Amino acid sequence: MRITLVDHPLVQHKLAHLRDKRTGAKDFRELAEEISLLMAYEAMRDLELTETTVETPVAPARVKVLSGKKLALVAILRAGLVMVEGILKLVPHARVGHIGLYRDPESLKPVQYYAKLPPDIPERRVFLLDPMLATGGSASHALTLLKEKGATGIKLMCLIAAPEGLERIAQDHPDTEVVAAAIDERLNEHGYIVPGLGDAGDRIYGTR
Ligand SMILES: O=P(O)(O)OC[C@H]1O[C@H](OP(=O)(O)OP(=O)(O)O)[C@H](O)[C@@H]1O
Ligand SMILES: O=c1cc[nH]c(=O)[nH]1
Ligand SMILES: [Mg+2]
Repeated sequence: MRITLVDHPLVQHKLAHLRDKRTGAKDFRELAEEISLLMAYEAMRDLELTETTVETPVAPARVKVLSGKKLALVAILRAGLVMVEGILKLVPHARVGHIGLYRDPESLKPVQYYAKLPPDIPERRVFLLDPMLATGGSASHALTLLKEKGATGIKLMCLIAAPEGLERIAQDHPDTEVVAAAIDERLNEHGYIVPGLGDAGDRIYGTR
């Protein structure tokens, strides 16, 4: 498993505000979108290019344009939705899939309640989006589902990863590349990332 840590100063600065418990839902959403967009810029660094020619007002110019596989963004509901919004600003033609999961508060195991994916997912480069990688159970479940549907070469993008979650993905899906803005210390007894940012879904939607 490869890990890319996006340590750009702008990302780290915005992440500091995102973690702050005084940040309200509106600012939280905006910051999470911005961080996701900036992270995607890094995560998409290896997109394929092909050369072509355009006419500038002055002369023909050899230019490079995106080629290769088209993109799919797959959000793990609910919190992954905010990352889709940010990244679509960068790649507005990407198709979007949704996997509905919630984590059972007792067992911490993911419970699936929805899945809708682009039918041509095997032909697309897939970015799986969830702000929090805690035990890794949700992301591992989503990766298994995506692979069953034929997806390959999946990048998992999360804002904050716990060592426990990274270990789980390395074991269950060693072929995955994880892109994160921070790797935190540990999980607490309730499965929350320490220091983390709290419950991402609740902070995005003001449900607590
Ligand atoms: O790595 P894990 O231990 O599986 O935990 C991470 C999951 O927990 C959160 O979702 P939650 O269950 O709170 O659902 P929500 O996004 O609807 O709030 C988060 O958005 C991840 O999906
Ligand atoms: O810290 C955590 C762990 C799981 N889900 C969250 O939203 N936050
Ligand atoms: Mg939640």
